[in-house]
Amino acid sequence: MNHPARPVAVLVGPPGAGKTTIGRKLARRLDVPFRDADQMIEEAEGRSIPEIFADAGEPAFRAIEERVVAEALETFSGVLSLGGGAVLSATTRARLRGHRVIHLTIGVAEGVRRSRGAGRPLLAGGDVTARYQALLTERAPLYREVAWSTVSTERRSSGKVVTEIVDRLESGDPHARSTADRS
Ligand SMILES: Nc1ncnc2c1ncn2[C@@H]1O[C@H](COP(=O)(O)OP(=O)(O)O)[C@@H](O)[C@H]1O
Ligand SMILES: O=C(O)C1=C[C@@H](OP(=O)(O)O)[C@@H](O)[C@H](O)C1
Ligand SMILES: [Mg+2]
Repeated sequence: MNHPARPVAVLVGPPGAGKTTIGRKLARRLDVPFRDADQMIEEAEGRSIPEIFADAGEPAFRAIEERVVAEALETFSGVLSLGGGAVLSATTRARLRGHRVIHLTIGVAEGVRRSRGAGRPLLAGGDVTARYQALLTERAPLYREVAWSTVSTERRSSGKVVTEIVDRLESGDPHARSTADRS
């Protein structure tokens, strides 16, 4: 029987949780392709995420994001990492139902630290910690709504996080604890 293409896993979570980094390593470990929705958006638009925010504004970015994520969910067989705000769309949340959605979590201080640098227009300038906290408060229920499994990345190497995700995907148990962590 022919099964339609669908991602092996979809990574969601706030900026700096490690979606891009861990997604790439997870794909390598599973020997499947990796795509990052932000990168797909940049390729489709021919400009960077900060440029899209500056030129077209956040609502236009979200519309492009919704379209790109929908297409990836239907056509891509591999590990797919989303941008931190993709779950703001109720349409995207509905499309994520039934997928192996991995919610990566991180605390505020470490999330802010990891999100520093260029490329995240929503967090550029001002009181970044307050903005990051507000973003988490708004989005935490949305990440929880779509999550099949939730994995902490706080004070854990990306290798350990990847092992835990692989154990959960392979066992089909969203709460399985990685043997690497049992000591
Ligand atoms: N488990 C981890 N421990 C320490 N640093 C990490 C971890 N995962 C990711 N990072 C670092 O955090 C930063 C942001 O990671 P990234 O994958 O871009 O996050 P996201 O895509 O969720 O915004 C990068 O510099 C990355 O190297
Ligand atoms: O949280 C957000 O709204 C955003 C997160 C970014 O992706 P990362 O979560 O990979 O940083 C990127 O999609 C864009 O800057 C908006
Ligand atoms: Mg990313």
